[in-house]
Order: sequence, then structure tokens, then C-alpha cells
Amino acid sequence: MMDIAIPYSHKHCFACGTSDSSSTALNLRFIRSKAGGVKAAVSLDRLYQGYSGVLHGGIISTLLDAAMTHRLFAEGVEAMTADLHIRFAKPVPVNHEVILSADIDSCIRGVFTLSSKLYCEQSIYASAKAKFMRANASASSSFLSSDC
Ligand SMILES: CCCCCCCCCCCCCC(=O)SCCNC(=O)CCNC(=O)[C@H](O)C(C)(C)COP(=O)(O)OP(=O)(O)OC[C@H]1O[C@@H](n2cnc3c(N)ncnc32)[C@H](O)[C@@H]1OP(=O)(O)O
Repeated sequence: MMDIAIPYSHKHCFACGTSDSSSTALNLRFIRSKAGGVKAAVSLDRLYQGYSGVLHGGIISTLLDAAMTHRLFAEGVEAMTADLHIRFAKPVPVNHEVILSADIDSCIRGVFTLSSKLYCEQSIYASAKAKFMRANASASSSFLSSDC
């Protein structure tokens, strides 16, 4: 399945940029999930730990935010995070594959509400809800209904 295309504005992104643009880039690559959202698999090493052996909460937040951002990219929407809530349910181990997913919950008057989840061993270890607003008001999308 094809990767979600990353817009030019994200070429140098810490989360989805490549190591060509930054030596610490996470190099995340998202694809469409069968359920219609997006998903990515990633395993991060000790460079990204907080407590010993545990992925840093700021990195977890970044992964969840990136999943939601890419869910919007999949609709041709470039939007900024306006509000972000994270639930750290279980310590996420480093050097262990985790799966990220994201879905669009609603879009009302230009405010997109999304949710994302981080799975480890098929359990939810962290989740997020966020609101996004378009960076570029001229962006178009098949998802957009008349009130967006
Ligand atoms: C682009 C974005 C960048 C942004 C960066 C900014 C972010 C920076 C972040 C920086 C971070 C940097 C630092 C780091 O990196 S720290 C690393 C990141 N954090 C973690 O890995 C924590 C993972 N989670 C856990 O270990 C457990 O879930 C904890 C220890 C939190 C609780 O596990 P425990 O097994 O002890 O508890 P329980 O689940 O049986 O529940 C017991 C009770 O507690 C209540 N309870 C539990 N949770 C919540 C809650 N959230 N609000 C309200 N209540 C809550 C729950 O309802 C229950 O109540 P009751 O039913 O008994 O009445």
C-alpha cells in the first residue's frame, strides 16, 4: 500500500522528515488502514527514552500528533494542532514495535477533531484527542462537507 504523501511544508519535519534532513528525524511513514484511517509501525531506541527503557512522553505525544496530522494529509488538508490531550495508559517500551492509528471524528466550522491511538502488543498504551485548524485556507478535501 502507498505511503500517505507528505506535503512540501513537512519536508524538514522532526516526526516525518527523513534522516537526510535531520539526524534525529523519526522518519515516520503512514499508510491508509483498511478501516479508512491511517496507520504506521515504528520502533524507537534509547535515544528517545525518558525513564530508563520507557519512551519519553513528549515523543509519545509527537507520534500521536503525527498520526492525526497524516490523517488530515490523507484528505489533502494541512492543518496546525490547536489543542492536544494525551492519555499515557501504560509505559511504552523502547526498542519495541508500536502501531499508531488515527481517525477523523468530526469537522465543524473548520475545526477538525481527531483521535489517535498507540498500540503495543495489540493493547492501547497511549491515546490522544486533538483539534486542528487549517494552515492554508485554500486547501481542498473530499472529506470536507459544506460546513467545513
Ligand atoms: C507535538 C506534541 C509535543 C507535546 C509534548 C508535550 C508533552 C510532554 C509530556 C512530557 C512527559 C514527560 C514525562 C515522561 O515521559 S513519563 C513517561 C510517559 N508516561 C507514562 O509512560 C505513563 C504510563 N502510564 C502509567 O504508567 C499508568 O497509567 C499510571 C502510572 C499513570 C497509572 O497507573 P496505575 O496502574 O497506578 O493506575 P490505574 O490505571 O490502575 O488507575 C488508578 C487510578 O488512577 C486513575 N487515573 C489513572 N490515570 C489517570 C488520569 N490520566 N487522569 C485521572 N485519573 C487517572 C484511575 O482512574 C484510577 O482511579 P480509580 O478508578 O482507582 O478511582
